[in-house]
Amino acid sequence: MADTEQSADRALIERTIAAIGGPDHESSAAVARALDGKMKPLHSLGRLEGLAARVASIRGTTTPRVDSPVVLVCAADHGIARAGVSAYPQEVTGQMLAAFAGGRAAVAILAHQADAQLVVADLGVVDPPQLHPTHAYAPVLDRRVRAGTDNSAEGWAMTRAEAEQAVAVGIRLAEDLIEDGADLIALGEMGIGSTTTASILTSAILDRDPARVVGAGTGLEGEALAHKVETVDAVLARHEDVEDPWDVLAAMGGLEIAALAGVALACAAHRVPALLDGFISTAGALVAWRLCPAAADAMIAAHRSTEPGHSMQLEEMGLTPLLDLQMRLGEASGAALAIPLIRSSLALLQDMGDLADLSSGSAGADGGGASADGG
Ligand SMILES: Cc1cc2ncn([C@H]3O[C@H](COP(=O)(O)O)[C@@H](O)[C@H]3O)c2cc1C
Ligand SMILES: O=C(O)c1cccnc1
Repeated sequence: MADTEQSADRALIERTIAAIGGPDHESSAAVARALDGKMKPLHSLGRLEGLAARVASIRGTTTPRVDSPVVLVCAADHGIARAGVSAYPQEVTGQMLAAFAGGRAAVAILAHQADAQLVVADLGVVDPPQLHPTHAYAPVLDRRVRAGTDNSAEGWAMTRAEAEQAVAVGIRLAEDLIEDGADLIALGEMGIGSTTTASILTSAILDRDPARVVGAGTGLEGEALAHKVETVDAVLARHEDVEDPWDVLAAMGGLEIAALAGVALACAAHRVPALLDGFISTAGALVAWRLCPAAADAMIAAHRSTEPGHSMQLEEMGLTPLLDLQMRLGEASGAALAIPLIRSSLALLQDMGDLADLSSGSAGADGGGASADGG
């Protein structure tokens, strides 16, 4: 990579981090007060109330809307997959890209249900698929940094310049979507072996025992699961001197996880909610949080994955997931499911009548009822 490109990536990353402001407490407090005045017992809408206030705080307005949510799936392969840490072979990564583009993958179905646009970005899939005109459900953007990472058990997964490049790609992806009108971005991923990479990063960043972080991923049990824990242990031992967060990302990370860190940073900088999915997309969010803790203020945790490390990531960043459906798929499947909940919370804020209307008898008389387009 040319030096000028590398310095452009660095400048973009620095500019993005510098633009991250804090939460808008005034808007969230105003929304909480407005919800207190609605025709319901105080706080009876439970966490939906805090959800609407959170979106207001992120967007910096008392009238937030989610009209154009985008589900962004970043995909790449992992060198660590060669250590035999997944129940499925690496070819599946590329095959799933075709399934996203063809609209048949779980996240395509769920994004459609949520009226959200699905966008896929290839950060470095080893066997990218041949796409045909039937693969028209979602675009697959070529943002390849390299063909998969190297095996982090044997050396660095990628160079530091490549890690920065992948983060910059994520920032640019998010900025393009936001410029086109995206008002919420759901972070998703695809890449065989990625729960191992996410476990390594989570153990390293949070200084946790891999035995407590590692989970079944696509379905490992018994000796295969024990081998996965040993592999994570070995990678951490090999890179035990690596401390700088950028070096941690480069030595042990994944290309799609790095890109998702960039997406989370750009969302925070542009005051757009970053809707987190499971363990892997939250590993990207964790990298963003490690680089700039305030980035977490723009995050919403959609669901709790059954991967044990996911709860550790969320707890550390102060996030409580909206859903717990015992899911462990990734792709942004859990995030897509939470989009209608977020929209519902904003529709209640926008369209619900006030308690005061009840006693005055004006409820429903002046257009205060549900509007056709929701909110
Ligand atoms: C058919 C199929 C579809 C998927 N969609 C998401 N993942 C999920 O599984 C992978 C991580 O699990 P591990 O670390 O055990 O390989 C990622 O690609 C993740 O997105 C899938 C996995 C498979 C097999
Ligand atoms: O929580 C996730 O993101 C996850 C868990 C298992 C496999 N793939 C993804």
